[in-house]
Amino acid sequence: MTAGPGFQNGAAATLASLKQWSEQGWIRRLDAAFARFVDEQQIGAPAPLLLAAALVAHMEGRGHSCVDLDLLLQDSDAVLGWKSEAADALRQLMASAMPLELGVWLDAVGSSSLVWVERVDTASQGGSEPLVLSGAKLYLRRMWACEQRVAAQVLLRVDVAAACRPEPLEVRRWLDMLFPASSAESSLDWQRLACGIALNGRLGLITGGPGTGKTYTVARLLALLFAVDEDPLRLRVGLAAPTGKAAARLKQSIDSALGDLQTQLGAKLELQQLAAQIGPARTLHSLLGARPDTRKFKADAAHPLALDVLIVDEASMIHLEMMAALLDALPASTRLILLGDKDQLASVEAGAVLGDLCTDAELGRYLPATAAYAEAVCGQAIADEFLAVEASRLAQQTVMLRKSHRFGGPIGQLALAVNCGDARAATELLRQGERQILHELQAPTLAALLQLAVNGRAGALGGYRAYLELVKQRPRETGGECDRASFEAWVGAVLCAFERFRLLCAVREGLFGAASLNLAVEQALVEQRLLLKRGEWYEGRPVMVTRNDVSLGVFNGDIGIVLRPFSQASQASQASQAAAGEGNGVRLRAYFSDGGSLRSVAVSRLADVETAFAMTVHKSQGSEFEHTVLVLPTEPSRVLTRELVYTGITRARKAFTLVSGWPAGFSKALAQRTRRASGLLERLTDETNKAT
Ligand SMILES: Nc1ncnc2c1ncn2[C@@H]1O[C@H](COP(=O)(O)OP(=O)(O)OP(=O)(O)O)[C@@H](O)[C@H]1O
Repeated sequence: MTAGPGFQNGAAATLASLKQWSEQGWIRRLDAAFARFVDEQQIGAPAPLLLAAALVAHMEGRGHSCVDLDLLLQDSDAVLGWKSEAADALRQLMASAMPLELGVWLDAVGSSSLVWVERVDTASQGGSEPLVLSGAKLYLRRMWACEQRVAAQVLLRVDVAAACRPEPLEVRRWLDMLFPASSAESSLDWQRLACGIALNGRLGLITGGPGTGKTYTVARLLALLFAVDEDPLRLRVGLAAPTGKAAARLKQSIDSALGDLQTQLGAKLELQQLAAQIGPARTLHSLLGARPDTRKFKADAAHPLALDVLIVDEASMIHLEMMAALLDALPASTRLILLGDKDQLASVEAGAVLGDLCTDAELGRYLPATAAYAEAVCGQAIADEFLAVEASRLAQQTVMLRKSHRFGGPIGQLALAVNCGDARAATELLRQGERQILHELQAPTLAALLQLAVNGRAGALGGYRAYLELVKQRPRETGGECDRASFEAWVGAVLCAFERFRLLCAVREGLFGAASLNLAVEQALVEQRLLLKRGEWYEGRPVMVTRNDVSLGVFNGDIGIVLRPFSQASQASQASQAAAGEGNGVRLRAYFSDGGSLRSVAVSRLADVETAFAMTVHKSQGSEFEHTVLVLPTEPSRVLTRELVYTGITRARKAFTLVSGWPAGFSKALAQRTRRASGLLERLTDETNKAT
């Protein structure tokens, strides 16, 4: 339908409302500006189109790939989760200026020259329309194109018929050697199955909670790939992860697991020589070749990565656009293995790709052909409850690991209860569990929280005092190379000590938000004389990079500590430095751990950083701390979800403390799920893609 007069009158009211909403902070200025852009581009743009345009931009900013207009009409509160004042304003606008029937709304949007309507009967992708309507889902074209590319690439890679599969008996022989404990058992070893399945296509998805052995399994998969390859010395293997820290952890775990395997296998496979070919683990940005000031990478379909196998850890953090870029840059023949915990929070940016790809992974849904193949290579049958007569091809390439080898204890039990949404069991564990491991700071005051931040708590390692005491123990410098070595060892020890303890916040704003807690902790540490703060930059300041800077070699999420560099005399020079007015960071550098080595950047060159005593749970993904303190806000928030709490808890290695600023916050969070709007799953499970 064309824009009716009613809609045109509503257009002015809609633009006025959007302006007001952006001033109130309910939507971003960018969202209102996008609606204005649509209005400028199309004379007489109808109100439903303008509102839909603003909302699709708004939802993209909140991590959604699209907005489902059908769901929005049915229950705008559930889709947007706005606070009541904003939700009422939206309802009022919709009642006065919008059609309340889906068909009429879709017509108003779909008939616009700025909207490309996707149809199943044509492969055409339209032209330069900024918006795409697919069924009732409205996308920004960039998001839609990424989703299309990811779906197409995934379907190409799960095409088992096209995969080059090694001889099953040979695979079985090696799996028996790599998993000797389970080789004689009849019940299924999921780790063993994951290795077998990964060989069955060019995409393998291995998901599982913390400590379920994703890295342990993938190290065995690597050994298996080397073992069955005709020319293993030429096998090009890459390791990557979304953040530098996760990449370093992956490399360390794989090296250590391959070392253990070499002992286990002896002369049967020269693993050490083969492992040396693997090279360092890289961030995805570095692997793809990020270029300053552009979303494009050096590696792409025209300049593909020269790899036969790529293993990517912490895949839950990969957003839609990055996944599209990664898949574009991988030759069709490359075997891609994605590892991650599907139940963790998705990336900050739009998309929940791993969550979508691993939907229902707990059900298995293996088809008879997959079960037969698995039995041939693993020698173990998949139980009936995990079989299906009809399922997606993707499910055939997905394995969920189920047994935690690290978290058998209280932290694992707490994570499990949280993942099931069982607030009663989780609260009981926190209140009656092993005190040294699990603890809840009840009715917390800011003072009690700061005391915890500075000194930790009885029985559990932690508090920032420990690393700051170490900062004070800087080795004396006399000028030789030995001194440099001890300086670097000290910097490494300071970085390690800082990584042992962390405050993780659910939100940025408010009393218990990361921004104000950072200031409060900093102040408390100054009062305790653990910090000497003169201006923005001071020795011991922990910083987190908030934006990739390729030229400096620092990436979003990297954590460093500000210190005086080597060969700047210690105590005495600090005083003279201050006297010379150099206290505000003129000669300080931020030190970052880069796998086994150190990297430093002059603080004057670091523009996009923030203090990191308290960080958001989102930013903590891919990291673990011996003692993690999860701080929930003092009032309800839509970001307080089960996935956020689960992610926070699973960052803890030895001890976990919950600080819930609002008494019902914990149980309310467990009742609230993160649901990201996306069409990826439908594209992957569409009738035409079903395997039988
Ligand atoms: N089948 C197994 N037998 C013995 N030990 C195992 C087994 N699987 C895993 N482990 C051990 O359990 C610990 C956790 O394994 P791993 O680090 O591979 O888990 P993960 O899923 O990668 O953990 P996360 O990603 O949460 O760090 C390691 O010490 C590993 O050696």
